[in-house]
Amino acid sequence: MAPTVDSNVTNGKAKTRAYVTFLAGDGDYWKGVVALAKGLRKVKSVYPLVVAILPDVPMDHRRKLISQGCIIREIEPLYPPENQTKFAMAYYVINYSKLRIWKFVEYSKMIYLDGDIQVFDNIDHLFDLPDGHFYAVMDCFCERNWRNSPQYQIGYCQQAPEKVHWPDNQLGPKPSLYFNAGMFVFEPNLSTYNNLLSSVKITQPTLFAEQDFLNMFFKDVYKPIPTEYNLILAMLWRHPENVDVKKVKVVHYCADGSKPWRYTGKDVNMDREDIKMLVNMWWEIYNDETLDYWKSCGQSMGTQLTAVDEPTLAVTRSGSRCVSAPSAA
Ligand SMILES: O=c1ccn([C@@H]2O[C@H](COP(=O)(O)OP(=O)(O)O)[C@@H](O)[C@H]2O)c(=O)[nH]1
Ligand SMILES: OC[C@H]1O[C@H](O[C@@H]2[C@@H](O)[C@H](O)[C@@H](O)[C@H](O)[C@@H]2O)[C@H](O)[C@@H](O)[C@H]1O
Ligand SMILES: [Mn+2]
Repeated sequence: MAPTVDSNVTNGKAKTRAYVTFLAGDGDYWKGVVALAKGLRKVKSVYPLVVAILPDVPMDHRRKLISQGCIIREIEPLYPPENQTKFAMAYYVINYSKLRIWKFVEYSKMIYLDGDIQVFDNIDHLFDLPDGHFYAVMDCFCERNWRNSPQYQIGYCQQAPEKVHWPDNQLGPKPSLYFNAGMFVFEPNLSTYNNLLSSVKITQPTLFAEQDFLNMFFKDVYKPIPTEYNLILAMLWRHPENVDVKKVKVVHYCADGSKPWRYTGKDVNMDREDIKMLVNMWWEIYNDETLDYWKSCGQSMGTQLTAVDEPTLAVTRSGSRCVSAPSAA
């Protein structure tokens, strides 16, 4: 009888779980990833943060992430088919590369978080959601960057479907529930990965790039999870009735002008008191030296770790333990 294959074992090693984010380019998104690594540490997550990086991420940014205990995985860029699409934001084309994370099959389950997301409350329990589904928070269609979509043009939003009804006769069937692709719970899997890739190659790109694609691809297995797991900032002024700020666990700084590391307060809605508070909360974590991996590691082990050149420290963190490994390749 063929041995039973335990899908949770790879090469005899039990698969583990991890958070994963994505970093591209030589710009300042690395600050978001550093803050995310520190935020996960602050809420005492027991899982590591993997960073899928494109080859164009400079060495000094990689060093900063390694010294914050991140596990760096270089991925190849993935582009959609040649197209004339005008993405909502031109740089969205690089976000297709996010799909490479389905190849991280040494992990049984992962939670993807954009680099402009911060976790303010422990969400490790999401890893225990039943397998076989794609979990994410529903998006909102009311911001101006949706202006070229049929939903926006008739004023329809899934966050308030009773406000403007979807006109079945004119615009075809009502769209399925649509998630924001800045945060999702998924299971890496090679056959899913291969299906994603072959599907990307034949799918005409649309406004929200890989987010639209993922919504189409996972339509039948998508399960919405509450807004508190990915607060799209625009919800604060578009659908405040759907937001209980006291319950919010994850904040997604995706509204125009809200990226904390670039925040000036001059963009529309950015002078709101709640936005100022959330941006300050992000900076408090980013600047909190007690959350630096190296320092928190020394404290947690109760020993004064000998000072080594941080970039040579390739760390593998299982749980909150810090284990130094042979120097980084
Ligand atoms: O120059 C860039 C643009 C995007 N990203 C990554 O791609 C994600 C998605 O882009 P973004 O969050 O800006 O999209 P939004 O959620 O604001 O639409 C970011 O969070 C980063 O993780 C990056 O690393 N470098
Ligand atoms: O490449 C498409 C991107 O689309 C999404 O961002 C959008 C979307 O949420 C809109 O609904 C908001 O209005 C907008 O501000 C925000 O930027 C994801 O957050 C991001 O990870 C990525 O998939
Ligand atoms: Mn984002």
